[in-house]
Amino acid sequence: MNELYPVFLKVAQLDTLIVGGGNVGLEKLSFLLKSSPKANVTVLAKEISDEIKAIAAKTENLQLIEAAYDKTYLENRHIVIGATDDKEVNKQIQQDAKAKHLLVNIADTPELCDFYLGGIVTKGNVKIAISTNGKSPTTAKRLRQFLEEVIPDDINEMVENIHQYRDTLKGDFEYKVEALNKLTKELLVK
Ligand SMILES: C[C@@]1(CC(=O)O)c2cc3[nH]c(cc4nc(cc5[nH]c(cc(n2)[C@H]1CCC(=O)O)[C@@](C)(CC(=O)O)[C@@H]5CCC(=O)O)C(CC(=O)O)=C4CCC(=O)O)c(CCC(=O)O)c3CC(=O)O
Ligand SMILES: NC(=O)C1=CN([C@@H]2O[C@H](COP(=O)(O)OP(=O)(O)OC[C@H]3O[C@@H](n4cnc5c(N)ncnc54)[C@H](O)[C@@H]3O)[C@@H](O)[C@H]2O)C=CC1
Repeated sequence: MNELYPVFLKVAQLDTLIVGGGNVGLEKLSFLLKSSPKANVTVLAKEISDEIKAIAAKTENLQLIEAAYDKTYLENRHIVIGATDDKEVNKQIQQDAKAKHLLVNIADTPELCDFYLGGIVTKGNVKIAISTNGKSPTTAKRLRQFLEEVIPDDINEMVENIHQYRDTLKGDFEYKVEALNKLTKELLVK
């Protein structure tokens, strides 16, 4: 059984530090910014790749620090992602983050993670996060691609319409719940 609890973070109002500016750092950064373009992110690495520098040049909310990891860089962060190619450094990041009660993900090292990054499907306001409990990221990716195909693009229109209808409903909470359930009942029948 997958016992992970999914949440949807407002990363624009949190401070995220990614340590490591190579391939894996780039992958984590790209997925984060793809889903949340305004995410407040700092990349810290001894050497930062040209690809990440190019993203930083057009992303105001992305800061770069070209330096070796030190725990002082954990000050004022909420979330830390470790993605260096040095296992000892990654372990140190995890220990320092735990000592400060920060949420930490060490890329590709499930046993050192407080949370996993998931596959993400976005259709307007609708967002679905996918996890295989860390067992098969490739399956998470394939499921993401499958759901992107089969979920209709106009699902967002439906969400917007129901949102507008919800705003017109007068009455107490119970009445609204009933009206919205009645309206959407048929959606599952097919
Ligand atoms: C536990 C987790 C921790 C974390 O990193 O958060 C983790 C761990 C590991 N990843 C590994 C490798 C790969 N990761 C991907 C891809 C993704 N990995 C992602 C998440 C997660 N990866 C978390 C679990 C998520 C869950 O619960 O399912 C996704 C969903 C999101 C994201 O990265 O943002 C993103 C797809 C996004 C998309 O496309 O939608 C591919 C596929 C590819 O790139 O084509 C490969 C190569 C093929 C393979 O190995 O499967 C390895 C082996 C490393 C080695 O061999 O050394 C480990 C370590 C291990 O499994 O032990
Ligand atoms: N590239 C890939 O697709 C995969 C990589 N991995 C593993 O993930 C890890 C990272 O891989 P890559 O990103 O490809 O490596 P990379 O060599 O492209 O990047 C490593 C980054 O870590 C930084 N770094 C190293 N020591 C540091 C320190 N003390 N302080 C700050 N920054 C430091 C480097 O400056 C660089 O930016 C490796 O352990 C690799 O084995 C695992 C699966 C796939």
